[in-house]
Amino acid sequence: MITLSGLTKRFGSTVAVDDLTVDIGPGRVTGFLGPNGAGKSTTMRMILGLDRPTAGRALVGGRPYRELRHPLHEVGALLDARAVHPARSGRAHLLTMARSNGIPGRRVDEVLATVGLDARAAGKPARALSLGMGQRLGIAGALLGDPPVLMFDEPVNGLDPDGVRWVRRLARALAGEGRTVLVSSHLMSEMQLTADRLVVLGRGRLLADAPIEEVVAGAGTEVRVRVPDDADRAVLTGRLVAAGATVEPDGPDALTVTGVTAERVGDLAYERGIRLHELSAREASLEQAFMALTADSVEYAATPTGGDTR
Ligand SMILES: Nc1ncnc2c1ncn2[C@@H]1O[C@H](COP(=O)(O)OP(=O)(O)OP(=O)(O)O)[C@@H](O)[C@H]1O
Repeated sequence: MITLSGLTKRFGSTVAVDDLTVDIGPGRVTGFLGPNGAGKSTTMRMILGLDRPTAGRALVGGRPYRELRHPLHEVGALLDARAVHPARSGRAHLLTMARSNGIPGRRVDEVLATVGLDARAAGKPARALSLGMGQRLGIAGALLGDPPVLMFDEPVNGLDPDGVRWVRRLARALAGEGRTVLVSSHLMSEMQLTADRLVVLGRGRLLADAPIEEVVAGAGTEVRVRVPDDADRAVLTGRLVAAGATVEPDGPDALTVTGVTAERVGDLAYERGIRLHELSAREASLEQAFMALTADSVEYAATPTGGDTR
């Protein structure tokens, strides 16, 4: 269990993490989402005692990191896969970590096998490892102490599709063993497949802490309606807008409608005797839900540059 209460971090005038209160519980994968600069890495660094909170607390298993007697046995983390001495082999790196934490050397071979690094790859100097292999090595380090809490910051960065699936299965398996698993990622579709619950940050503040289905449902559904007749389509558009919906053209004869249910679209068409060729509702994607949630908190929004107004 990770417990954050009133967690705040300021760097000069930048508020990186702003009064964050959330519990990240065991037995599930919690996805940690937010636009660039939202404060995810800073939060993870505070959980690991690498950054000191300006205010509030970050606890692992009820205690601040620096009070943990055997930290590697309590929490494992992949933060920056490149944080390995470039000339040292992956195996030597893990052996050093193991020794300084009273972990037997054979555990190194176990975790290397778990992450799929063979003897040849594990014997290479870290600088010769591909990004994907570096990620695997970082994950091996996180698993070394067999901890009940795991945090992976962007673990699928640089992994090929097989590697991505592997991380997904690993995260799910670790959660299935009752561990607390916190995974940050920019890839919404990946989060949708991996996480049970989401914690979403924007400008350091908590925007959502809910099961993934709830976050997606919060973005509402989208209705697609095909109206073959041009005049009918214009009439229906007017009625939908009057009913509070947002309507966008979708191909030559279709509309995408948000803000009202499919039933309401059907009723409004029926009242005017408008012929429909399709009426379908689809749930918003996590991507859309994320965009809606974080619209006000992106650090650098793209703005029109003027000049070319086409
Ligand atoms: N050491 C530091 N000194 C000054 N500002 C910092 C420092 N570390 C982070 N920040 C700032 O704090 C804010 C949060 O950064 P953080 O890296 O935690 O966000 P993030 O959500 O992990 O972003 P990304 O997805 O881009 O990694 C940003 O505005 C960043 O510029």
